[in-house]
Amino acid sequence: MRVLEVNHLKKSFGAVQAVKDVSFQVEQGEVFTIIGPNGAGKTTTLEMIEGLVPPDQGDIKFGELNWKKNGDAIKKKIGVQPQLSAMFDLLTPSEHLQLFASFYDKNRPEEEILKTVNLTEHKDKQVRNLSGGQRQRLAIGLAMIGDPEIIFLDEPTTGLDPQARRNLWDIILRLKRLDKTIILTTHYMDEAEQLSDRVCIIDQGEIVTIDQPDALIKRLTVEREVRLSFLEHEEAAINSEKVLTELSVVSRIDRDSTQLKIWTEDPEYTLLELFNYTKQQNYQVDQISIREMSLEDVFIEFTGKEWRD
Ligand SMILES: Nc1ncnc2c1ncn2[C@@H]1O[C@H](COP(=O)(O)OP(=O)(O)OP(=O)(O)O)[C@@H](O)[C@H]1O
Repeated sequence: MRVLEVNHLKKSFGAVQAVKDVSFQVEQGEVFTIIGPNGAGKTTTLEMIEGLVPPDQGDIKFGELNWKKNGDAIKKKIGVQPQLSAMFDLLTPSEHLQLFASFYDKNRPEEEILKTVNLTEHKDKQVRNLSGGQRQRLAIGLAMIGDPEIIFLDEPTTGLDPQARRNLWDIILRLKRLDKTIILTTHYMDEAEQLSDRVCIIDQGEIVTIDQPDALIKRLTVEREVRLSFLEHEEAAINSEKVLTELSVVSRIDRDSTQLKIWTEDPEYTLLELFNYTKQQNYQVDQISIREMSLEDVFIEFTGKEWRD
């Protein structure tokens, strides 16, 4: 079931066209991730959908509901992770949850949320004494308290250490299991790859592509990179390189001393041919790996830009 439809959204701030023409649809239960470099227009897109920033053009529909006619009904359907500055240093997680719960007609139980975001042990600590990761988890808890159908998380893991990021990933997957729809922005490619049902790459206010992470990666993986090294001196690598050059599936080989990097359309056939040869010659292959393509490769391919966190 389609829960959100965004059509031809546009937004400028003075001369800056933050969002040029953005359209997409999100289905119930999806983790839909918007990725893009700094200033790509992710936050502006999210804030228009959340009703915080009015679009210059375009429309936003939550099923049959739109912001002009059904603002109150939409507010009950969505949960927005508050900026950390919207929290009160002297209140505890438990008190925050009770305060935010009072804004909604229906709530999820406080204990369940504390458990989901791993804050049960810290529920009575003042927020000023919580770590960055604990505060981020509380922000997600606050986005859940009104039992929304759709949860918006704007860069929830930025600035967290790897362990805290992974804890947040678990929480996002737990929300998905509750059949919540999650719309996420992130700077982290691995995060988008791990969590998303679909990824929307946005650059300079425009959508570059939208697809499942695997499908995006598959679109690129006509070729794979096989790496191997030999135990012997360079001769084994030099002679193997000559043999591999003859194979039509191999497009390029880089050699560095006893190491080879081979770009091939058919890694299995390439390795079989190579092993026939190395066995004949009694060369000892030391290490082999086949490099998997990542969403980062996809990003570079589509935008022509290097990815940077
Ligand atoms: N209130 C504003 N006034 C002026 N310019 C703005 C405003 N909000 C955003 N912009 C500009 O619009 C563009 C898009 O910004 P936005 O914050 O949506 O990007 P983003 O993809 O979320 O970036 P980041 O990853 O750095 O948060 C940027 O050039 C930004 O400077």
